[in-house]
Amino acid sequence: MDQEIIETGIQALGEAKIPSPMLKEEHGGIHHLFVSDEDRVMINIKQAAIRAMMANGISPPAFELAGPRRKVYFDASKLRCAIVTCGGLCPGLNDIIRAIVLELHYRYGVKIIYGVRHGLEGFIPEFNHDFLDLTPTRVTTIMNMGGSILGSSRGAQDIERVADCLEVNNIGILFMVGGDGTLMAASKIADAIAQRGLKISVVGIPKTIDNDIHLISRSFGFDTAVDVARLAIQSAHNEAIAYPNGIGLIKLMGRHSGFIAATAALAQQDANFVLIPEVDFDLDGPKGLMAAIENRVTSRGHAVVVVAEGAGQKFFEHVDERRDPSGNIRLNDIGPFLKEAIKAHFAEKAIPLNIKYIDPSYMIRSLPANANDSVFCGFLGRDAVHAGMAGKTKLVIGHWNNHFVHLPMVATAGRRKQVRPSGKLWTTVLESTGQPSLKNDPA
Ligand SMILES: Nc1ncnc2c1ncn2[C@@H]1O[C@H](COP(=O)(O)OP(=O)(O)O)[C@@H](O)[C@H]1O
Ligand SMILES: O=P(O)(O)OC[C@H]1O[C@](O)(COP(=O)(O)O)[C@@H](O)[C@@H]1O
Repeated sequence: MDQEIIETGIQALGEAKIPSPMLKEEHGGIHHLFVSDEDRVMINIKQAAIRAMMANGISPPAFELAGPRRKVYFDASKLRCAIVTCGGLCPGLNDIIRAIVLELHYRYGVKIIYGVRHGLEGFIPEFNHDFLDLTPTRVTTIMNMGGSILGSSRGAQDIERVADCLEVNNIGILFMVGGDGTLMAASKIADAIAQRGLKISVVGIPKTIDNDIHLISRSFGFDTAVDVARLAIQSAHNEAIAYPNGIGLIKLMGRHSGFIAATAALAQQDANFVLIPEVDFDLDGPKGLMAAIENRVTSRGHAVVVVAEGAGQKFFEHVDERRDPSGNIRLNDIGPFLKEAIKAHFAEKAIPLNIKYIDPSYMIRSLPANANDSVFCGFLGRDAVHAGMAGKTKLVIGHWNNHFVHLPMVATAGRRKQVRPSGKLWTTVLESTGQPSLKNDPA
């Protein structure tokens, strides 16, 4: 059986600006995946748009449901698989590794599974990160640990050398767990493999603690992050109310999207000010943040301020153009900046102040997953195995409209979701940042 290649592009359909369906026919030289009507999951678009499409004989957009397939492409007795985790840590990485290993081993009988250590570095011999043999015994308790047992890394690696490594080690399925950058790399690896005519499946599992991957309605680790961020808000509030003119200031992760800050503030409604990258604000002037905080503290005796790391970057005189090894912009640290600005404002007005600053960012992302995320990761890992064993490639397992689905890798990478401040949080979807490039293309 020929390996099926999933490919599609983004195209505007009607008003809805949504991804094209995975077409049944050959189109533009690309072989599209056959999707039966029963396997389709409608995506959330206006009913009117659906009706208009159907009236014009166009199938509404749909994604293929994830899950086991009737035909298994690979011979499990000869198959070697590899798993890699890249980018920032996120609660649930170990649950996913565990689910992949156990599903491959017990459900399909795959006995050779390699853990690639420290992200893409693990494919490059000079780094000397030997593969880890992933057996059921090795992974059985890892869900109790935070981080990733495989480690991670940032930084560009030569895609052809990654493909060399896969070829030399006779890998049949590569599972890549990572964010936007990893999915870009995964897509390039899949292309390099296709150019060499190799039959290697590349299956992505989207990771972002910020919950901002395009077309992914929920990403693993986010629920845990919100749980713990909520505790930080609780503590900040307790500190703030304990002292006269108390302010609790909490910085949370959220480079370009403020979902963690916004959701935690909804969960723990002690936050009086929530600053996220999506909403511009000023410090000074009658409508500025300082006047608002002063008003709140003098009238109510305390205030709680939550700030996402990407908020208020305009306040830094010298915009930091430095980038991390993966090409992500290094943000200026808004937390201590705000703390000092608030202190200076209250000092100038000779108003007494007790400010406590809490930054739980790295503590949150390196924790084990909570119960909800563990369940979620189990599904992601098992569905990734089903997709890989069916010979599917260049796809990611996503969660959309309450279903686990297959999404083309190219559709998810390169754009991101943001909070729509004027809308309800959970109906807010698919807002691109409008920035042409959020990161350098290291390749
Ligand atoms: N455009 C790209 N092409 C190839 N590799 C990339 C690209 N962007 C990022 N990568 C690689 O993917 C890995 C993870 O990327 P990074 O941005 O650090 O984390 P994340 O995947 O969480 O976004 C890094 O090794 C990085 O070099
Ligand atoms: O200090 P690091 O490792 O560069 O990570 C900081 C970044 O990592 C994150 O937690 C996740 O980033 P990625 O999705 O790029 O891995 C961001 O919220 C944060 O800005």
